[in-house]
Amino acid sequence: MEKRISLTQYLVEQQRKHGHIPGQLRLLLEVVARACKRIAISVNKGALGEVLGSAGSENVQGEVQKKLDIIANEVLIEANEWGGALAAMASEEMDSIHVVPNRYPQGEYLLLFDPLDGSSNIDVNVSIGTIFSVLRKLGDHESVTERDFMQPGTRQAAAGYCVYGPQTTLVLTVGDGVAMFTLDREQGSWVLTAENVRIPEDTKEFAINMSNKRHWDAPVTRYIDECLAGTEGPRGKDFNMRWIASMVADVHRILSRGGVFLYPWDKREPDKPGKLRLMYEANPMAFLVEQAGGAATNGRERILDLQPSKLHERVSVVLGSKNEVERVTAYHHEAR
Ligand SMILES: O=P(O)(O)OC[C@H]1O[C@](O)(COP(=O)(O)O)[C@@H](O)[C@@H]1O
Ligand SMILES: [Mg+2]
Ligand SMILES: [Mg+2]
Repeated sequence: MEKRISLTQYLVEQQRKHGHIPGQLRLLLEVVARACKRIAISVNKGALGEVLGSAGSENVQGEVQKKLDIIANEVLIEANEWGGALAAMASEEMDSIHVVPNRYPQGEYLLLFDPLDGSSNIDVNVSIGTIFSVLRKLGDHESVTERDFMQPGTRQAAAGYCVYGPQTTLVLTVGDGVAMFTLDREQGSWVLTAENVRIPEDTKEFAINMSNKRHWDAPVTRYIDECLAGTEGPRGKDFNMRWIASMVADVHRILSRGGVFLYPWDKREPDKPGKLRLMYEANPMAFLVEQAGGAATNGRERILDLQPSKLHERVSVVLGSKNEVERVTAYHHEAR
């Protein structure tokens, strides 16, 4: 039988090779992975547990919270606050940051997460996930504030997601490529199942919510119309379309077989730069996608270079196969 490599073995080995995973970061990633295992157990309970349906509350962004949004958020906070690796956390489901209480040891990292991505898919048994991003607390001041989180995505020490689908898969980068771990449900352990993940530079598959077509900006319409024109159009090839409506699952497909994902700005809410969140969704996914040889922009600029100005900041997202992302970005520049 082939030797199975666990998450811990992988992290220790990577530290030996590249030196990017000091002890505190390894501990933090292991704790996040353990929390994802607990969230997976709740997800798998479905109608047998008190996990489906609405919680009857709204988050700071005015979105209705599902029971699992709240459960996943609590699991992540509880698992991480006493571990000693963190100074503070921020979540899509919390109004402001959660500073590690001073009864626990303080660490040097900041953790950001979308505890449950794809909330609209929970009740219909379609893949959902958890997305996370890790920053370093800069400076040696003691009290952490929201300002400490205002770092561009290039500063991420690690990022990843866990997809709760037919398989439970944890996908991780610490800046040395992308690795995937599959949860062995019988053993309760994460097993390395893919290393040095690469996204093909070209693709014939796009992901966008087509129902918003009439609200798009001209460069997005141009790009999608050209894809839809297929072999008779300027691209000279037929495209396929997928839209799962869980960013985690759509990005997982792109990391697995290529493709391009777009959630662009649109005219429904013209004052918002986009629907997706920069700190909890776009930055970690952009880091993973770039580490796998893909690209990620907001249509004009590289996502990882964007300087955030607030915790719950929104952004347009175009990510995936490099040549397609470059094409969409070029169309935006040409339209200027
Ligand atoms: O219904 P839409 O607008 O297509 O939304 C799908 C998008 O919304 C999201 O579900 C937002 O995530 P949350 O469930 O964390 O709010 C993304 O995962 C996904 O890409
Ligand atoms: Mg989300
Ligand atoms: Mg969410």
